[in-house]
Amino acid sequence: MTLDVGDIHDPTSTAYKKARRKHWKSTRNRPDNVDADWTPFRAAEKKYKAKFPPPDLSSVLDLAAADPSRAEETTRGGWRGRSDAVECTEIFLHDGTGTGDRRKAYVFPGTPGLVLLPSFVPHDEQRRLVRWALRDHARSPNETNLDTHYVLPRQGLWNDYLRVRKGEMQDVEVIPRAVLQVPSPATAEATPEYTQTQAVPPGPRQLISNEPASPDNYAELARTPKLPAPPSQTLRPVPTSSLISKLRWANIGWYYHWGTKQYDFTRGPGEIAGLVRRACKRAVEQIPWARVFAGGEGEDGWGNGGPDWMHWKETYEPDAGIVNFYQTKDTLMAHVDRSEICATSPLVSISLGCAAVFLIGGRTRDDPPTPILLRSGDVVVMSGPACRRAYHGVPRILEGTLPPHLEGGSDEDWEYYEEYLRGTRINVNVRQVFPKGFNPLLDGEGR
Ligand SMILES: O=C(O)CCC(=O)C(=O)O
Ligand SMILES: [Fe+2]
Repeated sequence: MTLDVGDIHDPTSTAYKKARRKHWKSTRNRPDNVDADWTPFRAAEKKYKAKFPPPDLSSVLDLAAADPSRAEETTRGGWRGRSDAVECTEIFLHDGTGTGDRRKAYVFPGTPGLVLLPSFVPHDEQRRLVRWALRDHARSPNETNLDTHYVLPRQGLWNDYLRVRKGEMQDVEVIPRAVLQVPSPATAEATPEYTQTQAVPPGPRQLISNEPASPDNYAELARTPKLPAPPSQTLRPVPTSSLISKLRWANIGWYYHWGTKQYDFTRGPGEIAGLVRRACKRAVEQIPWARVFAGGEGEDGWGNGGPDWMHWKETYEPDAGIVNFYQTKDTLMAHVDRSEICATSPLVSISLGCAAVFLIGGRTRDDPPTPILLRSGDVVVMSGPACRRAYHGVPRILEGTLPPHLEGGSDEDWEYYEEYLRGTRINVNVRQVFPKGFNPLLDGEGR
């Protein structure tokens, strides 16, 4: 894996000139009014996605820019936002360490229920989470984007990749399912037919619209047939060492069915790793929820029992999610995560590796989004009815922004993790599908 980071901000650099050439080529025949019907969300995505000229981040909230202990991080790649770019309010987290250390978090008057916890995950825990994501989690029995199309090694693609890099194993080719005629794990369990859709080669997540889930339509959702996606017929065998860069996501907990954008509850709850569960619970326990909802986010949208944030300390229990692996060219389009039966419980999102521009708007793409620069160790919590139903996305991974604390050190094999991370952002995105006390087996009946 080689990476042409260069300095995209320096007009004399090769990286700058290459981006300019590509830009000229791709915009030569573009009509003048191409942006006429873009929604504000789309316009923001386009702005931050642009490779040339590199986007100006002066309207992007970058809280690391005000933190002297993160000074080195904010010089990486020449990408820096501003700590005063967006209106937000500082709040103090409950003391989690018993040392009297009161860490700061931020809430946003425009998006009630959104909480940003800069640098919440300590440096050593960031390393452990990266290792967990690649080595322990992105492998069977957990589903990844590659499983539909390839017969992956049982010991996990990353573990084979490490052995190849260390010269302990040949760089063998991973064979597409279609070549071997091997059904995907999901197919073997389900019906012999495939979904009546076109096979989609491994690539970005498909963002199709779906009906918001709720306790009222749970039974119907649970009954919807969820046929496995068909493997692509056109893929060729790929060496282990190149397939690793095609890893895009790995499922956590309840199995998510991308074809219907619904959870498939018939496949069991799946496990939540201890370190992920602990990190998420720590965030939810330390957030002073009365401060977050102090503006009084009305009674609307909370469901039958009204607002329940005052009980989250006891009732929050993560049970599903996804690990996203973004290469620097990847983006995640505007979307709403509305497949969870519980539409208000906190969604905890942990950023690792390279930094990104995260956009969060409102109920529709017509609401102009707030741009936030997320760096390794930052945690975003999306909670309550307004924020959990807000459009959000990731239009840009910022090249060359691996922070110094993820470089070097003597921990085993870290050089390979570091090399991969130079061009990657990992996002651990964890949700609670069921409200506490909702029994999927009993409560689905008779509704
Ligand atoms: O990568 C991120 O920060 C957000 C990911 C996300 O929105 C999702 O997985 O649904
Ligand atoms: Fe999302």
